[in-house]
Amino acid sequence: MSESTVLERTTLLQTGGLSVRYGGVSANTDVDITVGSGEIVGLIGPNGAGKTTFVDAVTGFTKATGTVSLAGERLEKASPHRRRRAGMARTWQAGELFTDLTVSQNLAVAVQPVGLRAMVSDVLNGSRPPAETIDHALDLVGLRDAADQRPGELTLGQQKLVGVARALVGGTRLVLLDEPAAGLDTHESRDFGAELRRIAATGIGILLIDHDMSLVLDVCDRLYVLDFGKVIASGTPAAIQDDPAVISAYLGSPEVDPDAVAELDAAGSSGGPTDLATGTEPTTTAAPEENR
Ligand SMILES: Nc1ncnc2c1ncn2[C@@H]1O[C@H](COP(=O)(O)OP(=O)(O)OP(=O)(O)O)[C@@H](O)[C@H]1O
Repeated sequence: MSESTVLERTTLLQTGGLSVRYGGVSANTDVDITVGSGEIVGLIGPNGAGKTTFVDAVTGFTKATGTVSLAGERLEKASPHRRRRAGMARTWQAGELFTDLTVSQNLAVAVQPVGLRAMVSDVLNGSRPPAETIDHALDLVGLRDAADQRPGELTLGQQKLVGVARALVGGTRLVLLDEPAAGLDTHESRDFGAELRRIAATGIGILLIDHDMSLVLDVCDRLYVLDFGKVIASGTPAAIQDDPAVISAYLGSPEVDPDAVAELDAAGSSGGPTDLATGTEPTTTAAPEENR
C-alpha cells in the first residue's frame, strides 16, 4: 500500500472504553478499536472472547458503556436503526438468505424501512429502495449479473457475498462482518478475501471477524486480538502471529476452538508469513477466571 493511500485514510469507527457486562460476565472491557476508510481490520480471539459482543455493542444491539463514533459522529446513544442510517452496517453469524427471493429482492428486504411511520409510508407509496442502490451494492461484490438469480443457483462463495452485499445497501461506510466466510473451503475463501479487498479499495471500512485464519491473515491490514473481553494485542498480521500473548490465548485457553488452532496451523504451513501455532511450545499459562 502506498504512503499516500495511508495518508488519505480517515478514521471511520472509533470506540472508546467500550464495555459490556452480561450478569457477572465481562464480555467486553474497555475495548478501544479503530477502523479507517479503505481498511480491513480483523478482530480475532478464542471462542467466547467477546467478538460478537463487540459488534453488538458498536451497532447498538446490546447495552454498553463507553463511546462509539463513526467518522467523528458520536453514536453510542443512538438506536441500531439510526446507526445504520449513519452508515454502519453488520452481518449476522449464520445470516441466511431467503431462498425463494432473487438476489436483488434479498437486498431489498434487508433495507425495508422500520417503524410505524415508515410502514404507513410504505403502504401508501409502495416505497422500495431505489434500484440503483441495490445495483451499486451488487457491483461492490461483483454480482450485478446475478441480480435475478435465486441463492440456490449461486455457489456458496457467491451466496456469502450476497450476505455482504445486503449490508452494503444504502450508503454503508463501515461494515462489520461476523464470520462471513463460515463454511467456505480454502479456494472459495481466497476468492472471498479478494472481493473484500476490492470492497475496501472503494473506501469502505471493514471489521472482519472470522475463525478462518488464512483469510484473516491474508486480507487484514491490522488485527486486534480479544481474550476474555479485553484487547490483548493489536498490530499487523505478521506482528500478531509472533505475539506471545496471542499464542498463549489461543493455545492456553481451555475453551479454545480446535478448528481455529487448525486454521492457524494451516495458515502457517500454507505459506503464511509466520506460523502462529507451531514452532512454539504450547503454553500452559492458566487463563484468567474473573471474566467467565
Ligand atoms: N446475550 C448474552 N447473555 C449472556 N451472556 C452472553 C450473551 N452473549 C454473549 N455472552 C457471553 O459473553 C461472552 C462473549 O461472547 P461472544 O459471543 O461475544 O464471544 P465470541 O468471541 O463472539 O465467541 P465465538 O467465537 O464463539 O462466536 C461469552 O462468555 C458468552 O457466553
